[in-house]
Amino acid sequence: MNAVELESVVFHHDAARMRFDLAVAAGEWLAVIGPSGAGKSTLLDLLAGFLRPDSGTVRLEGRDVTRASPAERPVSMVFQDDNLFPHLTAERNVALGTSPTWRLPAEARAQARAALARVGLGGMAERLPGELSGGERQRVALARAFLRERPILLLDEPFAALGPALRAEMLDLVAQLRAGTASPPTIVMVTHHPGDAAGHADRVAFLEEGRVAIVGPPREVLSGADPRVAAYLGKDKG
Ligand SMILES: Nc1ncnc2c1ncn2[C@@H]1O[C@H](COP(=O)(O)OP(=O)(O)OP(=O)(O)O)[C@@H](O)[C@H]1O
Repeated sequence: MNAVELESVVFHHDAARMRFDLAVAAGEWLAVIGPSGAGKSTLLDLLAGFLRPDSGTVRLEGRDVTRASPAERPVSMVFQDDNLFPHLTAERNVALGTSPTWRLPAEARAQARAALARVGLGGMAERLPGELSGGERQRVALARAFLRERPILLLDEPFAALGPALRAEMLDLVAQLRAGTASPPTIVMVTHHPGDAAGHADRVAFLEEGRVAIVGPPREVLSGADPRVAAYLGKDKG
């Protein structure tokens, strides 16, 4: 079964008209790359349910979710920023993924603390997001996303604000969290860094002008054999 399917999904933002066809197998890690304005974030928003297509079908885990709200979809998400509630501690931010209540049950607290320990933030449960570095905040967001155990994880440039070494570390962390899960989530990850895609993704989708132009193994797609990808890579994308 494909975990993610977009079938003839048409959407337009004013003049920008997009049409997506894409299938991602269960447990696969797909990286989505392409020039600015190609439709990468729009694709993720269609999967998350923040946008509804004009026509076509979105299926997640085999279920037609084209008209389903974000809350009804089997996804968790990590964005570039604004993932955390600034007035809640790291522990509460993580626990919100599973226990959206003010009085946290002891079990939920313990789970949140264990999830924070898994991302290397064992001693920081009581900190507010403003008291954490950018990388640490994204670790909290990852801890929450993985604790939710949703089958699909959507990553929209979650580490774009970090330097190359930290980005590599964070991608390794995602891989490690994924490997430590009983059924690894399907990942759809938008990135501006083809190198990130090469390191961890099973396949790469190259988007251009609102379409999935090419999908294939990272080595093949990123080889630049296709002139459209070569032109994109030539623009000094690290
Ligand atoms: N809210 C909006 N209103 C009008 N047009 C929009 C809106 N959001 C996006 N667009 C347009 O839709 C197209 C796709 O945008 P999208 O943000 O999906 O691209 P992207 O590949 O994620 O770009 P980037 O790499 O710059 O983040 C672009 O032409 C963009 O200008």
